[in-house]
Amino acid sequence: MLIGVPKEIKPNENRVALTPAGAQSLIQEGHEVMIETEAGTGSGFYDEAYKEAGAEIVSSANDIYDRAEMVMKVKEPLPPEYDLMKEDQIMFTFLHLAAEPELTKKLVERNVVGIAYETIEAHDGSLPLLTPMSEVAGRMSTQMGSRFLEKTNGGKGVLMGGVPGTKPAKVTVIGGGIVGTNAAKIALGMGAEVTILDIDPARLRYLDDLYYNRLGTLMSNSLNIEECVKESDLVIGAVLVPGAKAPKLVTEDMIKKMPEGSVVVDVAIDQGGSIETIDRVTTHDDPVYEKHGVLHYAVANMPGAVPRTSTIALTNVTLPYAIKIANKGWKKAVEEDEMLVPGVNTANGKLTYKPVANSLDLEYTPLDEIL
Ligand SMILES: NC(=O)C1=CN([C@@H]2O[C@H](COP(=O)(O)OP(=O)(O)OC[C@H]3O[C@@H](n4cnc5c(N)ncnc54)[C@H](O)[C@@H]3O)[C@@H](O)[C@H]2O)C=CC1
Ligand SMILES: CC(=O)C(=O)O
Ligand SMILES: [Mg+2]
Repeated sequence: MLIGVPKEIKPNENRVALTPAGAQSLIQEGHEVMIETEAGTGSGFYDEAYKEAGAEIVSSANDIYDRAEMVMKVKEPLPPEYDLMKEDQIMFTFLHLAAEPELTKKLVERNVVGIAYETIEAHDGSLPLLTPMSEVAGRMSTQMGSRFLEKTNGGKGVLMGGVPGTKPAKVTVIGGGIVGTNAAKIALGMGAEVTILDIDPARLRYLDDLYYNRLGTLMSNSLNIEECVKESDLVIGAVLVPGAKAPKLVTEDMIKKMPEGSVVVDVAIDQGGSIETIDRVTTHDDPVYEKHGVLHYAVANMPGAVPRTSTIALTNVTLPYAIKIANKGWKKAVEEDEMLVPGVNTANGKLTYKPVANSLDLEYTPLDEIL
């Protein structure tokens, strides 16, 4: 199969869909790989490295979309890319179609096979191609929180771990899934006093097993959230209700009770946000704003700030699926691997992923009707 990787065009997006090692693995399987020139530069992977791996460097995205049977990307296609996509071409990327009615229409109209990283799902409900990006965002959320707690960045001037004779920072993490666990891990490593809240007792039990005596665990309810938030230097929002908008768990009243210079980082912003006073998505260029004396961080593509790590972590999990799809063709790959079934969002001019059809109020066609 001929696989093409265009350069990402979203502002500040420096990730690329394949590392040179990933390209080489596909080539060793007997496939051809085309990379748009400088697609990997932002992640520290230069054209020369792809050439050495056996890939062809092409000068424009048009070449990629004209010729590739499968296009691999990081972010969803943007309007300038819509009309480049071809009939029966496979788009293998993050799609986030529930938030993208226009793109959904285009994929269907143009008979594109849209396979979304974020909806490939394991039997236990986990999302293995989303997980590493949640790990990155979770770890970064603590780094960002500690950065903005510094006085020169507008915060109250608290060191996460403190020093002997002083109190460490208090950190509250709401949601103990992938993002929350990684946020807590880094905060504990920095010496902060950390409490994590979740509605799932099994998850709290698991976290207690991991970090007994070092991590506070609490059932998530509004009373516990209020008590934690008003005493915290840093609050991290890390909840997910799959397929739905995030619940607003931290109210404006709670934010008003936080001391001046405290920081909130809402990682769940890509699902609408879990903090009531977050009224806008922020960007890596201008990541925080102040409300009621509290700094609010709400960047929706946090992994884009550490493209070197994120590109490698993403390729680690996407590559086995890319190889499977390239070796067998998408239909046979899906027939032989159930985890790929929910990954197929569009095919043969139909919308084949029910949660997206429901959220956009569009017609749904079960995938087995077109296989
Ligand atoms: N801003 C960014 O750049 C990024 C954002 N994310 C987002 O971060 C969010 C969390 O993702 P993951 O950790 O991977 O999800 P996950 O499914 O691993 O964890 C979510 C946790 O939230 C808990 N939860 C649900 N309702 C709750 C409530 N009312 N109170 C407390 N906990 C509750 C669940 O029990 C679960 O343990 C998602 O919205 C995801 O899309 C992920 C990666 C990057
Ligand atoms: C998950 C996602 O959309 C991202 O990593 O940008
Ligand atoms: Mg205040």
